[in-house]
Amino acid sequence: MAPVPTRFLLRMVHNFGRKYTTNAGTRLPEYVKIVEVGPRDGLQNEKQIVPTSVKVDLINRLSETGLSVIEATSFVSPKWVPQMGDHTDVMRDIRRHPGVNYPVLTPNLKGFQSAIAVGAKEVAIFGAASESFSKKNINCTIEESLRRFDEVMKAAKVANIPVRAYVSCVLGCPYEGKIQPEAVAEVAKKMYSMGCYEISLGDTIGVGTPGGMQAMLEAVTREVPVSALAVHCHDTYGQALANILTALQMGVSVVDSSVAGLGGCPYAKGASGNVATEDVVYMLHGLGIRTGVDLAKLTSVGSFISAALGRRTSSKVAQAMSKL
Ligand SMILES: CC(C)(COP(=O)([O-])OP(=O)([O-])OC[C@H]1O[C@@H](n2cnc3c(N)ncnc32)[C@H](O)[C@@H]1OP(=O)([O-])[O-])[C@@H](O)C(=O)NCCC(=O)NCCSC(=O)C[C@@](C)(O)CC(=O)[O-]
Repeated sequence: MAPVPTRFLLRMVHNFGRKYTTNAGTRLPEYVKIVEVGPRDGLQNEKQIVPTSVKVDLINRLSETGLSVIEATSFVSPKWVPQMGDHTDVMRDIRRHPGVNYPVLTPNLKGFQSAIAVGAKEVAIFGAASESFSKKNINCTIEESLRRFDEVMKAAKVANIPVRAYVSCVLGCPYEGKIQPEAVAEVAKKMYSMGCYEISLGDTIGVGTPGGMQAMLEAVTREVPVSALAVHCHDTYGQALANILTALQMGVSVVDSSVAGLGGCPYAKGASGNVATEDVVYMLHGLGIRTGVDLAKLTSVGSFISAALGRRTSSKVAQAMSKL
C-alpha cells in the first residue's frame, strides 16, 4: 500500500473529532484566544542562558502560526531573573507582525518605562493571591504590590497602553498550600477595578483539579465579568487540559499556554511547564472551537525550540504527530 502523505495525516489529526462534537446545547465558546507565553514563561526558568537570537527566532516563527498574542519577554530585574536580562534586545530585534500583540511583563514603573522605551504596546502586571508567593516572587506584600501596580496603571493610562494582569497561585501556593477562592476573587477584583482589561488566573504550580477550578471561578466571576478572565494552567499533575475544559464550560474564552509545554516560575519550585499550546489547540479544534492557529506550523516551532534547548517536547500532541 502506498504511504499516506504526512500532510494528509496531519489534516486528519487536525479534524479528528469535528464530526463527533457539536457546540449545540453547551456553553463552549466558538472562538478561543490563545495567549502564547512560551518566550517569556517558557524560557524564564531555563538554567542556561538561551541566546537572544534563539528567543527572537522563536518569536518570529510563532508569529507565522496564526497566534494573535505572543508574550515576548519581561522587564524584571536581571538580578532576579537573569534569563530575561536581554528584554530590550529581544523587543528591538523581533519582527512584529501586523495583527499580533507582543505584551511584556512589567512588575513596577521602572519596568514599564523600559518596556515602552523599546516600543512595547501592551504590558502585564503580575500579583498573587498568596502573601508568601508575592513576597518570594516580587519582594513585597499583596497590598504593596497593588500600590506599585497603581503607578504602572496611571502611567499606562497616560501612554494609552492596555494592561493585562496575572493573579498567581489561584489553585494552590508552593509556600501556603491551599488558597481560598475568595482570596483569589479579592485580588482579581482589585486588579480589574484598577483598569486591567484581562485577568489571567494562574495555577502557578499546576496542582488544581476541575473541582477546584470550578469553585475558584464561581468566586471570581461574582466579582469580575467572565469575558475579562483568562486561565493560565501549569501541567505539573497532568490536570491542565481538564481544568481548561472546565473553565471553557464556565464561559472563559482566553487560554494561556506555552509551545512545547515549556516553562515554570523561578520562584515556584517543583512546578513544571505550562500546558502545551499544541495540546490546547488540538483539544479546541477537536471541540470545533476556532483558534486561528495552524497546528502543523505550531508543532514545527515546538520542534525548533525543543531542539534548540536539547530536549524532547512536552507536548503529547507533538509527540504523537511526530510518529505519523
Ligand atoms: C519586582 C522586583 C524588581 C522587586 O525587586 P526589589 O529588589 O525589591 O526591587 P528594588 O526596587 O528594591 O530594586 C532593586 C534593584 O533592582 C532594580 N530594578 C527594580 N525594578 C526593576 C525592573 N523592572 N527592571 C530592572 N531592574 C529593576 C533596581 O534598579 C535596583 O537595582 P540596583 O540599584 O540594586 O542595581 C523583583 O522582585 C523582580 O524583578 N521580580 C520578578 C520575578 C519574576 O520575574 N518572576 C517570574 C514572573 S511571575 C510568573 O512567572 C507567574 C506567571 C505570571 O507566569 C503566572 C503564574 O504562572 O502564576
